[in-house]
Amino acid sequence: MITIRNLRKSYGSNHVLHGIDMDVKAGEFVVMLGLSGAGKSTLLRCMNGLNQPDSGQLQVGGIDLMQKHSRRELARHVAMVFQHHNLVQRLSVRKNVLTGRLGQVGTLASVLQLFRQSDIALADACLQRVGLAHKADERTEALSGGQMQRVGIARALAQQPQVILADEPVASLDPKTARSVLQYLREATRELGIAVVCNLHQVDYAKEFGDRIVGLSQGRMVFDGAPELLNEDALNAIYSTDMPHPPQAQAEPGMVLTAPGAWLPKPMSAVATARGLQ
Ligand SMILES: Nc1ncnc2c1ncn2[C@@H]1O[C@H](COP(=O)(O)OP(=O)(O)OP(=O)(O)O)[C@@H](O)[C@H]1O
Repeated sequence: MITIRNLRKSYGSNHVLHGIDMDVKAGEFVVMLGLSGAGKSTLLRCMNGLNQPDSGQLQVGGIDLMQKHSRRELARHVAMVFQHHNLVQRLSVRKNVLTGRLGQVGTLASVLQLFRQSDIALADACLQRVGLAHKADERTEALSGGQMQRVGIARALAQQPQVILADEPVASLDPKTARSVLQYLREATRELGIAVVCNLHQVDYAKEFGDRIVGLSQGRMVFDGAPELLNEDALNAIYSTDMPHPPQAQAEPGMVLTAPGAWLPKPMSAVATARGLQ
């Protein structure tokens, strides 16, 4: 679903991504961790077509983002869940979810917001998935923050995407609500076989909800493995504020990352995840 090779991105002289390699499969829930400024949002924005990488390879949902592509085409494959959900407060909950269909209907229907009965049924099914079918006709502004974020997830699901990218989707929620939102996101994407990359700042949630954790530090991947492999050394590597990491060797499938830049053949006993710290 997502293939990234040697991806680099700078803002002027600020080199933010230093050659990222990553693959994400259908149905996989990948949590990305890292200090503020590590490059997580930049990487997500590259995957969403909002940032143009400088070099490397980047394919998301079958679209080659290094080549010219239309936003409309991308919206058919990739959906985004935002920290502040970006809902239209005065619209009903259902209408907000239906905006997820705008990329799939014709231009005129999109301008006039004319939706087919099948789109309305899909929006209601997506609301059902996040436990909010009973709120479909309510004005969005009447919902709680957690409910709004679940509407944001329903809107993303209504796009019927192959990939969902979530940038700190629970940053402004209390722990109980945050867990429930992540639970809904994980269940829905698992059942529908959607690949998810989710930026989080909470290590606990990453371990609880991630199928796999990717750690970025200063624009380099310093950890890629199963949640149970995220030990103290790994956390130190991810959250280190030391001098820049040395250039890394490229990762190969079946290798484990034992320290920043050190990929070794994976022992047979290793947890059956592609890569991880031992
Ligand atoms: N549009 C931009 N223009 C210039 N520099 C940018 C832009 N967006 C991000 N940066 C810089 O890129 C670096 C990485 O930022 P990014 O937002 O990707 O980090 P992050 O890991 O997502 O941080 P956070 O967890 O705080 O969101 C920072 O040095 C930031 O200042």
